[in-house]
Amino acid sequence: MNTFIRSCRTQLVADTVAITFLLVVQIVLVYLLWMKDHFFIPPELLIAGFIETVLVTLFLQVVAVVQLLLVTWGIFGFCTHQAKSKGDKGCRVDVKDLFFGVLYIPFCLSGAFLTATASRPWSTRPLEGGAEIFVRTVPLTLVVFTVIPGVYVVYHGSQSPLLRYPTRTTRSSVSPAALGTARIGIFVGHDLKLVVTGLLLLPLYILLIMDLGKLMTIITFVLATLTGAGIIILLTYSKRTYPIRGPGKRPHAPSPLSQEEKQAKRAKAVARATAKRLKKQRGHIPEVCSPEDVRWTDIVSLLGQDVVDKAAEDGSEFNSPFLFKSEVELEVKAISSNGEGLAQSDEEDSKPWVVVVPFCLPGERVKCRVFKNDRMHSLADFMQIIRPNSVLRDDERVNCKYFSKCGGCQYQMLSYETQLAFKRNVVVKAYKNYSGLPQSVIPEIQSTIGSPLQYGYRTKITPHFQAPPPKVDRIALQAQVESGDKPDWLQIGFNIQSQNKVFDIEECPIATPVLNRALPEIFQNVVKTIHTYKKGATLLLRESLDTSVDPDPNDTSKDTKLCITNNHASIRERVGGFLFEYVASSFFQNNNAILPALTSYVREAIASLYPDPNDSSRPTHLIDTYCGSGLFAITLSPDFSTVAGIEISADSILYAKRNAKLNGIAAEKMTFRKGDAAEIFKTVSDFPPEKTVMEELSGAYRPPRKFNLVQQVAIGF
Ligand SMILES: C[S@@+](CC[C@H](N)C(=O)[O-])C[C@H]1O[C@@H](n2cnc3c(N)ncnc32)[C@H](O)[C@@H]1O
Repeated sequence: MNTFIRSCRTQLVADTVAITFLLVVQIVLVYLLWMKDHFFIPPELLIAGFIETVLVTLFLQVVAVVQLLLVTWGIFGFCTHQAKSKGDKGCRVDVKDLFFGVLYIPFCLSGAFLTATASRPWSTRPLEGGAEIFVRTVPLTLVVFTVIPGVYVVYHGSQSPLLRYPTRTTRSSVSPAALGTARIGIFVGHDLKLVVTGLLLLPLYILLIMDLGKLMTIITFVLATLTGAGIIILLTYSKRTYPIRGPGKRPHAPSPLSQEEKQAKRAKAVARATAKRLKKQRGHIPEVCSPEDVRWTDIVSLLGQDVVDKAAEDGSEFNSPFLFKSEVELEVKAISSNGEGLAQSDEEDSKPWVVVVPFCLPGERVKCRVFKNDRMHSLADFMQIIRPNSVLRDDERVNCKYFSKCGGCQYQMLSYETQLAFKRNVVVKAYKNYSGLPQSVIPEIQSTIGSPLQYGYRTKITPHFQAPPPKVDRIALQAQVESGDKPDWLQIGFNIQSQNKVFDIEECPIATPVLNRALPEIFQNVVKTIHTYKKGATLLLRESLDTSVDPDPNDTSKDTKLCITNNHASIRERVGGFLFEYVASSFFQNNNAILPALTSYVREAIASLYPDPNDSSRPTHLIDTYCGSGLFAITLSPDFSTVAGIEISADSILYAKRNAKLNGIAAEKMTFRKGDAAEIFKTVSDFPPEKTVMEELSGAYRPPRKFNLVQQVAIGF
């Protein structure tokens, strides 16, 4: 038997003594009570009273437990915060212990209540001598309820005594000296709780015996509450006093067999704990290249890989120094590729931790409210700029009344040049972090080419709205909305930044004027039919040339722009001298204004590699991977004799073929092949590698060395 187990047994004995003490006190008191003047209570009355008391006590208990648990968590949160702010890992409270500690208090309260009223205000049914019998049976009930959790605590303590010790490491390295301290902690935190609870019952019994009335009840109530709170605080802090460190001593060598068993058990436990930890961590590992992954990469760059590795090693990577909903002032150190500020505390001894705050810039001091804690970082809502970066920020530039509420735009306070510089940096980081290429072969990322339009350019927007709340009467709603009256709860617009909650919009300054003009009528239709929706929905608004007019790539005179809302409709757009059609729900670049510049840039970038038109090594073949409806394949086609587009979506392939035809490109010159772009060699094995250029605009594919690499472009769209 090692020191630790012996200690646990001692603990068990201590628990039993404490419980017995309680029981004895209670039994003596019940006996005194009975002895007072009623030696005999008819059994049926005793049973009826007992049952009713149990029910009432249970009810009161549920109410009180809920209230007290709320208080408990408040105190627990406070203690944890205090501990953390002192650089601790935070207190560890055994929730079950705490629960039973708290559970005693409502018993006292309910008993005091019953005693004080002695009149069953909750019942109109008279019970012969009922009030008296309540008073007499309360202690019995209390005894029963004290024994049950008491036995549980003892059983719990004996079955899983290790639970008392904070972590696996500390358990396996318990030194006798440390155990001594721990025992004090356990006594203070656990046994004392039982003893205090027993003492706490005393006023109740005095009240029963002496019939002191309501004043005493109030005193009991206050006493019980204060003592309860005291117990909780004691519990919380006493657990923090477990200072167990250092190598453990095992005085008695165990037999080889039990040693083997123990090793197997330990290995199993370690495997279980590792699996659990990995599962937890996996839940926090974002999908590669997702916005969360991009953010995490930026966080690691800011903190340093060594700091992140160290936190993972010592298991503190999820120990946030910030409480949920806490409001903090921080210094913004960098901006992530997603456009959010990465802020840190400027306190000297602060834990290495990043807080992600939208709508702020490097060099600013910002106030924010933490709403989620994650691995080595927290997410926060923007509240206020305390100290602006006056070089970069000019709020006069903001052209949208929803900016800093809407999740759509992040950079409107910046000059357009700075926005383009930030975007360039996104491409630089994307190459560095995701290309897998050595730095030496990564091309120089050029300046971002700006869009001709900075507002009014988006040809697609997707506002949302929620369905009527369940409590809304649909018939009354129909009458209301058919007259065009919009219910208060109905919001049609975009999501509030980092929330799954929609806010109303009247306009979207980055959308084209055609879409903005169409918004009121579309929203009005939603209002009028909202009673028919079972779920919320997303609207699609897409700008298109009028498709009822015959398409002609060379004649723009009949071009009329419309707003299309049908997901299955064909959309038509003009890009330079080419026409493109695609299905409304599929992908197409959302900034039509920049497409001539974008496609010309790629075309010129390829041409510039071979300035001599007679250069025999000039490529003749082009592959447009991830080609969608053929934007690049078609716009670059004049420079090549053979072009192939590779695309995984059969619908897009259909439209790409149709677009080639629409623009008068011969089927022999241009083919579209359905396939996975990663399998590119299978798909285009007929293309001569040395004469082939591959264009790729999706960010998901690394160009193989076998093909010439088109200089990558970073374009502001
Ligand atoms: C961002 S869009 C670009 C489309 C086109 N290059 C343009 O700029 O209009 C990406 C396209 O890649 C396609 N795609 C996604 N995964 C693919 C894969 N593994 N192989 C081929 N195409 C894929 C999608 O269906 C989509 O049409």
